Amino acid sequence: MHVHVNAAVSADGKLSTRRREQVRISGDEDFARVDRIRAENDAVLVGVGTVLADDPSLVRFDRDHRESVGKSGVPTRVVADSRARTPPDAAILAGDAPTTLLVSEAAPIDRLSALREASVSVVVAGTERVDLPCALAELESRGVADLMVEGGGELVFSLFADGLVDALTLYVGSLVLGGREAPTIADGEGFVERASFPELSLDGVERVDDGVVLQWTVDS
Ligand SMILES: NC(=O)C1=CN([C@@H]2O[C@H](COP(=O)(O)OP(=O)(O)OC[C@H]3O[C@@H](n4cnc5c(N)ncnc54)[C@H](OP(=O)(O)O)[C@@H]3O)[C@@H](O)[C@H]2O)C=CC1
Ligand SMILES: Nc1nc(O)c(N)c(N[C@@H]2O[C@H](COP(=O)(O)O)[C@@H](O)[C@H]2O)n1
Repeated sequence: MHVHVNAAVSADGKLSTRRREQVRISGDEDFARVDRIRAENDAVLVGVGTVLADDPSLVRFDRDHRESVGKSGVPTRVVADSRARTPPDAAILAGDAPTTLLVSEAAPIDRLSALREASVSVVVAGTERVDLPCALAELESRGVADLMVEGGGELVFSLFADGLVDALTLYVGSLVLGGREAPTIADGEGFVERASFPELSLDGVERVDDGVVLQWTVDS
């Protein structure tokens, strides 16, 4: 499976403010670029923190671009949600696009039953928290060869820690959000030892809207 993380950060590296409300960092041209990346992928993954903060629908993608890259259907929406906290009325569960929840064995049965009634597919991986290597292997067995990840910082840190990220693209917008509690692209515990820092190779730098798109491949 190829895993591509894409996000928008402020000039000081924040995904949002300390209030963790959705902030529009990208401009129109960058959102069009995001729609093309969605079109290139079989599924789009977010953490439940992003679902609770942003209530994303993740249905928009560039249909012409999808056809041109030879993909059919629509990208599946995926949430890493150990305890099935996704609200039943969340936008990510609405509409025709399929949604898969990655949960752990700690997810309450009644919440899973309610979500399954809403036609959500469920992957159980891990005891307390979603075991990402296991969950992504199951997604792959269900036909997800190309996975886009749209955040947030807790989930992306875990994906890096598990060595699961192949490519990282960031739109860096021309604004400063500040705040030591504000989320960044890789939060979690953080890496400490040099040997554990994921190393990246810079593949591209492009001015887009009033910001810059940086593209990296993750060194193996
Ligand atoms: N500017 C941008 O491009 C974007 C900005 N954002 C912003 O980011 C913020 C949300 O980010 P954040 O709070 O970090 O939330 P995340 O979206 O990263 O979700 C984190 C949650 O995912 C669940 N999870 C399940 N399995 C794992 C695992 N193995 N490792 C880590 N987490 C796991 C955890 O909840 P549990 O234990 O219950 O499973 C965890 O609390 C919001 O402010 C949002 O607006 C988000 C996306 C893009
Ligand atoms: N690329 C990008 N730029 C921004 O400025 C953003 N705030 C985000 N946020 C992500 O987009 C999701 C919302 O998508 P839909 O409106 O549902 O299509 C949001 O949940 C973040 O993952 N992204």
